[in-house]
Amino acid sequence: EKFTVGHYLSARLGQIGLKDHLAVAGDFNLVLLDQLLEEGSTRQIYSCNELNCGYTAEGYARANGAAAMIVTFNVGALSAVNAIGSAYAESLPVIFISGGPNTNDQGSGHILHHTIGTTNYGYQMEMVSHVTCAAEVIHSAENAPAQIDHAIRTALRLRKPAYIEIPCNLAGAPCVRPGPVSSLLAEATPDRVSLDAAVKAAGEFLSAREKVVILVGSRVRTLGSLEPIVALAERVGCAVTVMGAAKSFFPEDHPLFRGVYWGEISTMGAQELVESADGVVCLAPIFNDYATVGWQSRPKPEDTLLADLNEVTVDGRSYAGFHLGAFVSALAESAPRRPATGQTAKPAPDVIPASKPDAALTNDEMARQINALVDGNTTLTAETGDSWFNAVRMNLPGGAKVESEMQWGSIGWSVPAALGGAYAAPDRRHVLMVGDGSFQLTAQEVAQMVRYEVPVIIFLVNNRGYVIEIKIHDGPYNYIKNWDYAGLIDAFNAGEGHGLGLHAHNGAELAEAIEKAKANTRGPTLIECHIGQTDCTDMLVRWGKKVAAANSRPPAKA
Ligand SMILES: Cc1ncc(Cn2nnc(CCOP(=O)(O)OP(=O)(O)O)c2C)c(N)n1
Repeated sequence: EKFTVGHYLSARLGQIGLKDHLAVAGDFNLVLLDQLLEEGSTRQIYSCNELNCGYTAEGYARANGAAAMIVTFNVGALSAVNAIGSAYAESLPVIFISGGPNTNDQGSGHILHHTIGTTNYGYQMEMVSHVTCAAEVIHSAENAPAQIDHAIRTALRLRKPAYIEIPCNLAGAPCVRPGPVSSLLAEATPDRVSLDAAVKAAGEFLSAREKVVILVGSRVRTLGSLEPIVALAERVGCAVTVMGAAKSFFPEDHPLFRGVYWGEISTMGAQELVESADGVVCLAPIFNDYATVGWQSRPKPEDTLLADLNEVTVDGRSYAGFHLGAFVSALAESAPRRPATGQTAKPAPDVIPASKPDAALTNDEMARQINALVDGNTTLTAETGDSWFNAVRMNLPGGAKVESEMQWGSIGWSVPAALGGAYAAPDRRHVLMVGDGSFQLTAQEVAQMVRYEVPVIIFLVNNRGYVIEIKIHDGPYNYIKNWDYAGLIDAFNAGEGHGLGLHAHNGAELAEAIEKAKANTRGPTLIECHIGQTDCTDMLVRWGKKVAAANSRPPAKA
């Protein structure tokens, strides 16, 4: 039977390992959606809006390695760009697909609906080219395979989103069938000369240092597995710390784990360890203003080996032409042993004491009970806000995963992202920690959790406002209209769903709500945690002051 451009795309998405793709319908993409349904390699899942569709794809890519989403031209795609920015910033290969105008209209002088009313429709591709690593507008069925393959291959290799625009009258056009997927999946072959030189230089760096520490950064996510990092750590035998954005990117039950390094809000003594080391092996970090606590804290460059995604810089020389994974694996084979010289035994992590069950619920009690819920099969999604710090200070069992978005930090991301992670990894427990402020941006995606019966356990932190912003810089703009967040679930159930909405005003109610959430396997459970507006982590208070100071630096003297 007829094989089409849309079938080609659909087959490729299945070949690269997607089980699902996300979509919001629009008249520029309906025929394309039909092709994906007909070819059937992946399940078609719908979102309430295109921003949430993009965030869902971003979350899916975290759990599955890659994701794909399909939206309509302009009115759909331009909403999704924020989420594609997140995928770019967080190094996630989301295949961002948009339906496009009929090929007969481009150049015809026709004005089309859903556009800004000009006769050149090329501006969407130009806009998204800034937040993607490849952007292809399909102009003919003959050239479609090469363009689709190029976009997907580039996204997978660079771990960045890529864009494909398919005109509405080409989606169903006859097309050749795809060849083996290996041409899309293969890593570029590493430049052995550079790789060997980098590994040799790294060995010399390590041999010459007395106190070595590994600092794991957030872009090690692109390795797809923690194994290479654990192997390197065990070979060298030194202490391992992680950055806040890399929480859970090294098993915390490992004997070499020594906490989160985040300047003065570090945990387990990691600040002293990193800042007194004379050799810090940094793995794909992002030393942005938030990570360095307002430019206060980062390892001294002269004592740093910086291993980034496609480049290693050590002892004043840079090496390129190989991916981080190749370097870490090669170094794990040959690195000299540098045991944790003079480093104390693994300190006992801080533990939050339990509140009295009938005492008014506190942030600490909430964090304590959530920590107890997180097991080795749990993915905890932590939204921008005090939820970051509640997640960072948790003590994680091996196998637990934390997903955060500390580079892009677009509030609302976490609700669809947690859902995306749950679509991709249905055999894991999915827990979401989100503040009331962020939740108001993407709340309706909880309805899709009801629709698809996805049992995400949502801790809605109702502290009556934008507390992270209040701690950075307060003003009337940080206060919001309160909602009955738990009550929303009845609206989303509409008499047939299995969502559950519960309130928790004290530790006993929270414990009871968590038991009910664990038992609710056919829908989301939203637990509205009522805590005081000034009740937040000490980490946020200290960090917020320093970040505010950095934001208010006067302009440099001309
Ligand atoms: C899309 C987007 N718009 C605005 C911001 C700035 N922002 N960052 N955090 C916030 C408030 C977060 O408030 P909540 O979610 O309630 O979190 P907490 O109260 O800190 O637990 C804002 C308004 C942002 N980070 N992303």
